[in-house]
Amino acid sequence: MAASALPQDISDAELVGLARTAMKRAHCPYSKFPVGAALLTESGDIILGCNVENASYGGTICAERSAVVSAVSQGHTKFRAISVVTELSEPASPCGLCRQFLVEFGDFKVIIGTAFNSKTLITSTRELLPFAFTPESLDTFEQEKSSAVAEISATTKEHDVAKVSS
Ligand SMILES: O=c1ccn([C@H]2C[C@H](O)[C@@H](CO)O2)c(=O)[nH]1
Repeated sequence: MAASALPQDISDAELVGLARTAMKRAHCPYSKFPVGAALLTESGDIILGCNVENASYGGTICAERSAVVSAVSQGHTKFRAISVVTELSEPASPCGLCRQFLVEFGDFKVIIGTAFNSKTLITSTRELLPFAFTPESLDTFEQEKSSAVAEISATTKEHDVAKVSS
């Protein structure tokens, strides 16, 4: 996907600004590593997400996934862009689980920024996860399964015809 301007009257910088707002809401008493995300939906809504940690540690949810979960819960499943920020001085890429979670909803723009400077890394969900396992993989499986079944039943019929006529 081309890293073009957002097809909406919101700039990359504005979306980064909203991710910074979300970052301030992070619940991260264990890592003390706040992360914020701002997800722009196809309809132009903006859904914020932050990391929410848990005393069990494993129950932690990242900012990107918390934004997606919130968006889907509100009825949004088509996205134009997501912005993610941390307090690091360089843009920090989403973790592997978040990449998988994002690519589930197709190829859309990812703007990775920082809390304290204007550095950004512009990429896309597909670019972040090459060779991704996606919903299309399962669709392909269903198609292959039904064509295999069709082939087997055609072969079985031919076989039955041959038996009867011999
Ligand atoms: O892509 C990522 C990677 C990490 N975190 C959070 C999870 C945890 O709360 C903290 C440290 O890993 O950062 C995110 O929110 N997004």
